[in-house]
Amino acid sequence: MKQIKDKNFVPFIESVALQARIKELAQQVNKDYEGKNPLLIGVLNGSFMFIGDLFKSIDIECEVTFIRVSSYQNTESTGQVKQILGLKEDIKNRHVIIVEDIVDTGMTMQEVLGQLASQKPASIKILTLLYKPEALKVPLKVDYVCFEIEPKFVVGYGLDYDGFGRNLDAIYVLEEEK
Ligand SMILES: O=P(O)(O)OC[C@H]1O[C@H](OP(=O)(O)OP(=O)(O)O)[C@H](O)[C@@H]1O
Ligand SMILES: Nc1nc2[nH]cnc2c(=O)[nH]1
Repeated sequence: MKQIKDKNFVPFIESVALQARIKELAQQVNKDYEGKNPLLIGVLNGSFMFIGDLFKSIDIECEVTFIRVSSYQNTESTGQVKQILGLKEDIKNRHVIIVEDIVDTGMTMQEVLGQLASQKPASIKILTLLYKPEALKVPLKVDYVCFEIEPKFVVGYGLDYDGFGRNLDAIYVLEEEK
């Protein structure tokens, strides 16, 4: 069990399982994007650890960059999705893969997808570590998913509770909700 601030979290997805599934997904990207020089766009902060491991297992020609957009405080959505910050690359005619740690309500991805699509990339897909299909509040196609999970609050491996817990090497879930 891990205590983070006022809450207790219990093991949910262990590190070995995470790493094995990430390698599988990387193989899929290698296959689907061979010769296409995709641009992986990681959404900070949560995706930093995931994209690091994913990127190491992608062995085709590819590039990586990061954007920032924040919509969450505490354990529930504030409903405010901000602007994309930090994208310096020209994505016109590029094959773009947006890399997220989690798709929950889908509002962040809907916003990011819309803003990036308006820059006319050759293709644009969403790749996420975790996906809560039952929590989705907007229509969204999530193209690559490592793990579909129930709509419970999780931390670790980049995901935080109020800023903490990102450094855990596995995914933990709120104890009360297990
Ligand atoms: O599908 P949604 O309901 O929009 O939620 C998903 C978003 O919430 C988290 O980001 P957060 O705003 O917590 O920022 P962080 O990555 O810096 O922790 C996560 O990294 C996603 O970007
Ligand atoms: N840490 C964390 N951030 C989220 N953002 C959207 N859903 C979640 C979640 O379950 N955990």
